[in-house]
Amino acid sequence: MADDILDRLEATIRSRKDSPAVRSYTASLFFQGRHKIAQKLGEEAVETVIAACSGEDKDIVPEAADLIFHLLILLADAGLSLNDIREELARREGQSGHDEKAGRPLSFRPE
Ligand SMILES: N=c1c2ncn([C@@H]3O[C@H](COP(=O)(O)OP(=O)(O)OP(=O)(O)O)[C@@H](O)[C@H]3O)c2ncn1[C@@H]1O[C@H](COP(=O)(O)O)[C@@H](O)[C@H]1O
Repeated sequence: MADDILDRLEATIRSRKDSPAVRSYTASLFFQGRHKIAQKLGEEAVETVIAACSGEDKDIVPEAADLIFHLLILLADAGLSLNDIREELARREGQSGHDEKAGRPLSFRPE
């Protein structure tokens, strides 16, 4: 079993995708499809923003956990994984996030 909770959660989410259980929230989202998953992710993002702007800082934690949980579901639905995100972040590592020439934040998206 993986040591890291994100790795374990990703494995649980994948297992729900591969063999849906009747009483699984995760499986119900896979069943409802990409648009529902994306909608839930958007809702959790908004709830995180609201917590960040109007609550106590500690209130961000449960909302951020919901957000990451739903992001992992979206990644799994797309056949992607945390490792894909790790690789992308590693590719960006050490680069400045600021575009000196343009005088604005740099886009890290590949050309
Ligand atoms: N980490 C989570 C987790 N975080 C949030 N949630 C669920 O995500 C939903 C968040 O949606 P909302 O806040 O909008 O609440 P809601 O109104 O009940 O949701 P909707 O009816 O509107 O869809 C809630 O139903 C939470 O219970 C989670 N459900 C499951 N997990 C993990 O996933 C595992 C597998 O869960 P199942 O798929 O249910 O077996 C669990 O053991 C946990 O480790």
